[in-house]
Amino acid sequence: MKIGFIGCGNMASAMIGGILRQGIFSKDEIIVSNLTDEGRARSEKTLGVVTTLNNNEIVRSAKTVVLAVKPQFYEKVLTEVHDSLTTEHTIIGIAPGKTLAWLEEKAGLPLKVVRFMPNTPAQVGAGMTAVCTNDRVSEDELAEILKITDSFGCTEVVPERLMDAAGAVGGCSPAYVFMFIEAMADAAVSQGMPRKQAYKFASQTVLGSAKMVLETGRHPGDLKDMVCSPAGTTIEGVRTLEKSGFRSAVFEALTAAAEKGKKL
Ligand SMILES: NC(=O)c1ccc[n+]([C@@H]2O[C@H](COP(=O)([O-])OP(=O)(O)OC[C@H]3O[C@@H](n4cnc5c(N)ncnc54)[C@H](OP(=O)(O)O)[C@@H]3O)[C@@H](O)[C@H]2O)c1
Ligand code: PRO
Repeated sequence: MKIGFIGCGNMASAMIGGILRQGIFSKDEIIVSNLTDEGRARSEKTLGVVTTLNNNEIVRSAKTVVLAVKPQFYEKVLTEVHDSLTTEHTIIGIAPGKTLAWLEEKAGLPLKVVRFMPNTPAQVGAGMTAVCTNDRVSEDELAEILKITDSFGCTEVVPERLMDAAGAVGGCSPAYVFMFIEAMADAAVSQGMPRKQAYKFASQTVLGSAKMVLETGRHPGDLKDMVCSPAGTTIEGVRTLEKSGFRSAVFEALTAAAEKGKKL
């Protein structure tokens, strides 16, 4: 086994989807655990990787182990696998708030520790992942780790102090973008557009706008101004968004998410 995942829900499945698509590891080089028989059957059916209900089997089979359970279960899981861990292992935490130092302390031995903050667009190869590591991870080992995260999207190596910010703007934000798309589509439906077509307009518009920011390098405000014709339709929408506190609502949402991450 090349890599193991303790817990295989939404986020692990999304990452594994990207890893398999890019051929970084094959199905028989990936082992995952679930808590329940139902979860295990789902992992087997949807991913086709090796599965188990035994977390120690993951740690005994793979030297790189991703902790993909909810943050509340991290301590329990690390205690459970403690006797199987060695200094040869690299453990990768993907939960907000579980710091490199915390992970090493709970693992109970000096080992390589990495944090990822991925997001669910990894499932379609368009993820955005923040990565940081402890001092035991060499440059060469980091390069190998980045091959994994690059397989399901883009990666930025960040200092650990930015992981909560990355969690908000990367990890959590797909939820807010999906809410935005849903709201845009609802408005188009209320104007008479069929629902399916409305989702296509809304999502392709978000995708295209994001692509413009990434590919032109122009300031988002500048790109916004390009859309607003004098005395036109767009600027009326901008006026009502500002009146409704749109920017402030987004600012507050990401701040709340980052602050919550610090407490977990
Ligand atoms: N979802 C996101 O967008 C996202 C983004 C960035 C980071 N994260 C982080 O990723 C982690 C997982 O989140 P998620 O959204 O993927 O959660 P999820 O869908 O609820 O998946 C959790 C998985 O953990 C398994 N599990 C629970 N207890 C276990 C145990 N003791 N041993 C083995 N497996 C166990 C569950 O098994 P069953 O399938 O059998 O129930 C399930 O597969 C969290 O720490 C979260 O903060 C999530
Ligand atoms: N989803 C996880 C949460 O809601 C972590 C970032 C995105 O806590």
